[in-house]
Amino acid sequence: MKRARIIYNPTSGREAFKKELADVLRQLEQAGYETSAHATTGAGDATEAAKLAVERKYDVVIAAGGDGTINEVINGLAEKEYRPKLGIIPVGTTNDFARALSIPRNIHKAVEVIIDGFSTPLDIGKVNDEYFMNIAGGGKLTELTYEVPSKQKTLLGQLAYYLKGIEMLPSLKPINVKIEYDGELFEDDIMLFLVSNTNSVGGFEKLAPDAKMDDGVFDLLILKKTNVAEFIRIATLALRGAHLEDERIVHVTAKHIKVESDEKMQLNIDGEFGGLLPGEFTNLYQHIEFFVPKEFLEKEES
Ligand SMILES: Nc1ncnc2c1ncn2[C@@H]1O[C@H](COP(=O)(O)OP(=O)(O)OP(=O)(O)O)[C@@H](O)[C@H]1O
Repeated sequence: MKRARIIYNPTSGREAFKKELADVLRQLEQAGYETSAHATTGAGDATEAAKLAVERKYDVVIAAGGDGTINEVINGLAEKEYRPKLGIIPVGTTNDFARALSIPRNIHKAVEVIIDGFSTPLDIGKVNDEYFMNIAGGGKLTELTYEVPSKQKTLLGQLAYYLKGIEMLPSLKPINVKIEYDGELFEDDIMLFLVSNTNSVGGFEKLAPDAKMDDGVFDLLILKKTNVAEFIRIATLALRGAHLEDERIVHVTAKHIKVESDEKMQLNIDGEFGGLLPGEFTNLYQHIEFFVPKEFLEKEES
């Protein structure tokens, strides 16, 4: 019999998972998984719970929560030699990663994906000592995601990000950076840079339209110095994925990226504050095996 460990955030989203826990345990038991569950107690606890699940040699770890919880669980698994397969039950406010994997929002359908057993190894990003699955970056505008209080995030959802973004536009300042990527060098004044592992982030569905999650490289997007009007124009283009041709955008793929600046710049890692520059990014090729719907595998192949 296989053993599964659920790590769930009881405060995530609308506390939807707690009510379904007993049914989820039954569903997994019936499918042949001996299952236990850990409710997280606060920031960082999902990482510790995931480390413990590795030590206890669980076959499968299931992260139930939003992107924050999944990120924490990945941080517990990624540095280990033995890494259990990871299932996802998306019950957060933002579920960018689950959406990128086509995992259904319905809790029991998401559990079915794990039971069906199709899985695929995906790349994980590492920046300094932290891991990420979606995106990391820096620049004034990327700071907005964690400046939105989480209460407001829950109430207003994505809208909060945009409102905060507009409010911050006047304070946008270019920063001079030096970016080394796979032996190449870029040095210029920029508004922001993004290191992406997936193609849809924070409402931008086509930020890096061709980004693949299992090719061992990041999509590096740099927005060079602009004025506010140009910034809005390019952001509008980005909403429909038409920004890559713009002369102010630099778009390359790279496995290893190093970003430095003489000025202070905060890093954002999967939507949370991630310390200050310098940042050294490494793509860990197909590092964690995720349960995904069969349709996701078929789509990736075509
Ligand atoms: N018991 C808890 N009480 C308060 N906060 C918690 C608890 N357990 C975990 N957390 C914190 O809540 C953060 C956010 O959780 P999570 O991502 O699951 O849900 P969310 O806030 O609903 O959605 P999202 O982060 O996708 O917007 C986690 O990164 C974690 O640090």
